[in-house]
Amino acid sequence: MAKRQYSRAAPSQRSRRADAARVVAFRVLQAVSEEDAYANLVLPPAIRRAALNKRDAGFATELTYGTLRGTGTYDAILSRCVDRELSQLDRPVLDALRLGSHQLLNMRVTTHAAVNETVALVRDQIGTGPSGLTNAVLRRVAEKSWDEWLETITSDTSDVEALALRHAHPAWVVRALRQSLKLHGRSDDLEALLDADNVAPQVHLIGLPGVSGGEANLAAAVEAGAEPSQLLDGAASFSGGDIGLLHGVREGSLRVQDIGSQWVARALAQPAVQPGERWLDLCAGPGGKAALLAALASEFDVHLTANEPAPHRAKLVEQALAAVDDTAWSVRTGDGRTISELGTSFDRIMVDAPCTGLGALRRRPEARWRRQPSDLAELTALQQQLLDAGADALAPDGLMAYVTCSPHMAETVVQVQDVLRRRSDLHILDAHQVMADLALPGGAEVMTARPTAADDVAAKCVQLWPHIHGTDAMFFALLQKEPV
Ligand SMILES: C[S@@+](CC[C@H](N)C(=O)[O-])C[C@H]1O[C@@H](n2cnc3c(N)ncnc32)[C@H](O)[C@@H]1O
Repeated sequence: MAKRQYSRAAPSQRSRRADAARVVAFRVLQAVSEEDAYANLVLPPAIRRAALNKRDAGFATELTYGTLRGTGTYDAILSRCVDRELSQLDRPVLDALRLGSHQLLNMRVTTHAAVNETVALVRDQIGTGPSGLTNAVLRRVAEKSWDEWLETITSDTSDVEALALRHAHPAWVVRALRQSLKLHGRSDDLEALLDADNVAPQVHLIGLPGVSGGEANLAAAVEAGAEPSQLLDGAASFSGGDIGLLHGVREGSLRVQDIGSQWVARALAQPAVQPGERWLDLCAGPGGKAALLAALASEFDVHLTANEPAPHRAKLVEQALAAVDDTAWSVRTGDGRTISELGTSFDRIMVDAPCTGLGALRRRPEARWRRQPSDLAELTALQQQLLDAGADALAPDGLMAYVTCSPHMAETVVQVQDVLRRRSDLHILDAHQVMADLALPGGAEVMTARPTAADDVAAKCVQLWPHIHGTDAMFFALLQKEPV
């Protein structure tokens, strides 16, 4: 709808300045809703520009991420407190109401402060016009506690919709997660997974193997408080503050990378590597897995081609690989579906395909509301084409990893079942075994002590979960080409 013009507040009404942390959160919400921005990219510079101290930065972060995560549930509550459709409200006003609701219902902010500060924010950032409405609506929101509101809004919904509202996920995502958990023998885990999606992930580190400073910088990070991983060698979790201050992060020998991501990249590079092999990362941008693969390629004396179609992301791949000896890798900027143009066959191929990202909801608080089930048709078609292009480029006996940062069945097990049906030249290996073989004892145990999957193909695929492994919900299947 057309934007309404509000008069800026009269001087007497503007005497109370909006609180700086709330202004930062509000502006980030605006960027997300009006410019499709990613909160995790725009929030840190917004905090720096506003020169917030550590406490206010933490407050702004919780305000922003909590409000974005809870959007669907806050809207269900607000729709009972506003006398018109929420879609008829101006976006900035709706964003401010969500921000106020989050403070009222899920933060340790008094009712008085939550209402008054939000009204001051609206006056300061939008104008006096909607401040009365903001005040009236937030007072209605404040009439019930979070639990009471959940009772109210779930009283006449289905079980799935009730879970969706309680855990702030869209219902279609809850259904997809439930289906995938069931397939992997974890039907009882749904609420634990939904809860885990609402907690900020720990930062995971990797010291690039064989790269000058990689191991030493990881050891120094551990000295500085990072926790060595119980799952995987060369990895640690860090919750001690500014990552950029750790030695090695700037030059790239120490990198931030989810342990799930590290694990699947190492698993492709694990079984019996021969010097002189050719490796391919078909969908490499921005280069997280490619950096590890390139480091391993350099150690094993093999060559990695990192392919990425988006030129700006191909640049990011080059930057990510810069710490590794550049005779071990090269970057191709092109569509993965045309990889056969190179006329080369590859011994190991990583197909880390574009996907819905439903496995990384912890990282991108707004993503769950932005994604639509209709996105699946285009993504699954592309995943299928990339798998076929990878299979065509695979050398006899070669290994192909199919990875997604999504546990959605249509993007994972179904893709693997379909490619195995389409192609008689591929068979599937037991990915759990491969991941267990390279893991630390803790990792080997979680790989071997898995529940029984509902299907033969699913049983051989690894599905990682935030609530179990502390990683993104990454999917990994390992396919091998028949010998000639
Ligand atoms: C899930 S991300 C890969 C993440 C990456 N492997 C990492 O670890 O940092 C998928 C990538 O595939 C790229 N992509 C999109 N369409 C593609 C295509 N037709 N061929 C190859 N890659 C494609 C996207 O630009 C994106 O960079």
